[in-house]
Amino acid sequence: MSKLFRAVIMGPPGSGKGTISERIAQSFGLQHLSSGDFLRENIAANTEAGVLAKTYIEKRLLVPDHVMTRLLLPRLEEMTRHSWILDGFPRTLAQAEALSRACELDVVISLNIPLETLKERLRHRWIHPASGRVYNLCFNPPRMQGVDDISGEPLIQHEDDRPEALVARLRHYKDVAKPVIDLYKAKNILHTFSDTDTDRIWPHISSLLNTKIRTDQSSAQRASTN
Ligand SMILES: Nc1ncnc2c1ncn2[C@H]1C[C@H](O)[C@@H](COP(=O)(O)OP(=O)(O)OP(=O)(O)O)O1
Ligand SMILES: Nc1nc2c(ncn2[C@@H]2O[C@H](COP(=O)(O)OP(=O)(O)O)[C@@H](O)[C@H]2O)c(=O)[nH]1
Repeated sequence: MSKLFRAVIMGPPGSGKGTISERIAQSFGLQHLSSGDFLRENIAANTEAGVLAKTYIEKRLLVPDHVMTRLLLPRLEEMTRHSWILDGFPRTLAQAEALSRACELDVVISLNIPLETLKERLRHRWIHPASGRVYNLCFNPPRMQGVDDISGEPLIQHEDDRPEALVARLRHYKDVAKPVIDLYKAKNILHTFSDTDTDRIWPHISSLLNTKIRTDQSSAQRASTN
């Protein structure tokens, strides 16, 4: 049996975590687990944690660490037969430490995108709020303007995707993410990608995962034949 592969993707708002995770899921068969999607599912299902998380999300605040870890870690523990890429978790050092206790990561991808690019992308980001599906009027426009391709429901823009809000969000991201990035650097699993275009970053991520996944699988095979 091939070894399971565990990856995390990190980056500021608009850096392309969702977009790249989807490509990884399609190209490498990893499950894309998004903390935002998972929270939205819990809110829609009115679970206890969903009701609690909603009060924070409505105020555009981070959900407290103990709520996030209680929600997410059991879900990861269920995924014993799947390789996955985790997007949106961990956001804080406490979350990263809880994740380290639950499983061993193979790769952490960190996206480092210039501020002007983030501003431009988020200005054009449209979201289907119920599913979290994301569009961009230039990069991946919906088939019909203002309408979700799958449900036919209207798309919205987030207040805090406005360029004026981005600088504060970015500062907050950097403060909170720095110790997480340092932790993964120290573990030697951090891979940082810097560019203005997802299409230019993608070949590098793809070749990294090709190498890592193939190497892991052949060592797992060697171990099983020894
Ligand atoms: N790991 C987490 N810890 C705490 N709160 C979280 C976490 N992940 C998501 N949330 C909360 C905060 C967000 O307001 C909300 C939606 O998350 P998400 O869909 O990732 O959108 P976002 O707008 O925060 O991120 P981005 O702009 O990077 O896509 O859920
Ligand atoms: N113009 C442009 N838009 C992009 C590119 N990559 C992603 N996007 C769009 O930028 C926005 C932010 O990407 P998203 O994947 O949601 O980033 P996240 O916030 O890190 O998950 C979305 O509207 C994407 O469709 C790119 O290379 N060029």
